[in-house]
Amino acid sequence: MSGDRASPPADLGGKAFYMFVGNWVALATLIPMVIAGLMLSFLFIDRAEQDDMADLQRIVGGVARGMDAYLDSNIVIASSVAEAVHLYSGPNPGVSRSLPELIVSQRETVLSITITDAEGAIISASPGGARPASDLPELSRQSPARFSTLRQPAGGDAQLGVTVPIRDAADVYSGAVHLEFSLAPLIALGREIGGQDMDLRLLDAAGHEVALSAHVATSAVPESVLLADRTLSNGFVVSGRRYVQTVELREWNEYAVAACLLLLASMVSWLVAQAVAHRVTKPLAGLARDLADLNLEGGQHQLDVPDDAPREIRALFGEFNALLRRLDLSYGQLRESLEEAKLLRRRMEHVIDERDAIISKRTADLQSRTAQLERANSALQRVAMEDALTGLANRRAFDEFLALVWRLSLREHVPVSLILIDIDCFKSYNDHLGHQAGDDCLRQVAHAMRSLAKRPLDLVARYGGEEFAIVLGRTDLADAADIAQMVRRAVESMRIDHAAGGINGIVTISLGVASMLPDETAEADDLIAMADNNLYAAKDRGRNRVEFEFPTAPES
Ligand SMILES: Nc1nc2c(ncn2[C@@H]2O[C@H](COP(=O)(O)OP(=O)(O)OP(=O)(O)O)[C@@H](O)[C@H]2O)c(=O)[nH]1
Repeated sequence: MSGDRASPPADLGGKAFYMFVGNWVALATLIPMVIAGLMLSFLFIDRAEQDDMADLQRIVGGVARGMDAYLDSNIVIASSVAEAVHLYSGPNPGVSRSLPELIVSQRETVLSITITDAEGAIISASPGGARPASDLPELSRQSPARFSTLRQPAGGDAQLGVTVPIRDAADVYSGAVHLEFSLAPLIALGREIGGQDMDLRLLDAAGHEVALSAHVATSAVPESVLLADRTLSNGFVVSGRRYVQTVELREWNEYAVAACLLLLASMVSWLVAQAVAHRVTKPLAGLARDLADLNLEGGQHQLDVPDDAPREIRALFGEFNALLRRLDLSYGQLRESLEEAKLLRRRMEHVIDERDAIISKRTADLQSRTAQLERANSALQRVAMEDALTGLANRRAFDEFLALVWRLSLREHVPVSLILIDIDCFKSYNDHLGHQAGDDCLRQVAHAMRSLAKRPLDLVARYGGEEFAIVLGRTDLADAADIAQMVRRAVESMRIDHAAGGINGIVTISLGVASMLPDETAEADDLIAMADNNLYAAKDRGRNRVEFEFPTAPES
């Protein structure tokens, strides 16, 4: 293992990785915060609506109770006047005339009082409050009291009228008391209680509006209206309306507050992200550095686990340390294996050197033996193909050479010639001079012949006993006859003594020559037979001569 150190990966522990972790953590914290904020705001808005409605109902209920009491108090006043009229109509009729003025002057909310008889004629009325009898409501004899909505004075406060019957001692209807009272106190109370975003209305039993404490209805366009009604015991209805401008953010400063809160949440999430990213990336960067600086040749390895790192990072360090221990173990085994391999290699090289020496020696031996064998083989071949006595080709070599030249001549369409030679009267030579001398004679004749036939396709052979043969490839009959004559003269010119019976007292030879143009119908044996016939002809015709026969032209 080399000691090369890799540079730590740029992405791990680098600024980009830090930003990557930070951004994602920031996003992961900001999104839940925004969602939680939205959910809370919806919750609060819903709660605010519920609170507004509860307030409205409470206020409407309170006003209704006040209105009930106020209406009852006016009925009581009117009933008291009717009682007084009934009591004093006989002994002191002046009471009926002075009572309306007295009560109006005493009660601020009572605007006027009118007393009528059983026919509806006015008996008395408070100053300025008397109304024509046609304006007063009809009152049945059974009705204890009746409220009436009277014509509103222009620009004046809203007001109501209540009519109470007057009964005599026999409980007979004898007239009525009409009392008109102002609703201004209640309107002021409604405005005070309802505040700026609420108005309260008083409706009669037919649903007609009697009074209104309006603040907002005419000035702003509400986005939503909350309604609450309460019916009074005498048929009137108190109706409250609450105007809600928006259900969410209503003022620009609320937007600013929301923006600030969002900014604050972003900053908090950014800070959290930075802290998390720092906690995650710092130990990772350290891990990357430690791994890059790691030198496996150094033996035991152990990464320092940062104490302040998150549990997962410490677990990662632990896994790396376990991996390093396994790596160290494997590396040690690898080193041992490498040493063993080196040792083995040295042994192998030694063995190989020894084997190479043996092989070289054996190769040299083999080459030497091969050379010996080749030499022996060529000697054997020579023995197999040579005649031991004369050194010429033997009969076997003659047969193979003639067959070869025959095939060649057949393919090339060239003639092949053969000369058969026999030493004349050699029996008597042997008989008189001995067999050894005969062998010498044979060697001399062979030598004379060998020197005359040396072309590549020429072969001089000992044909058998004292007979010789000369094969002449690519040679026609005329040239073969000339060569035969030269051979004959060469033997003759050696003048080997043969006084016992040779021709002219010397050794001579007889030669038979034949030549053929090989074709599919002829064989080499035909050539031999033809040469043999001519040899016998030379013997018959006196020896020491050459015989050959030109082929006669076919008769036409
Ligand atoms: N010294 C010796 N003599 C041989 C050898 N081979 C054959 N001869 C002898 O050669 C003689 C051949 O004689 P023949 O064939 O009878 O005839 P010739 O006496 O030569 O008479 P023509 O051929 O008719 O002239 C024999 O006596 C053989 O013994 C040999 O290798 N060495």
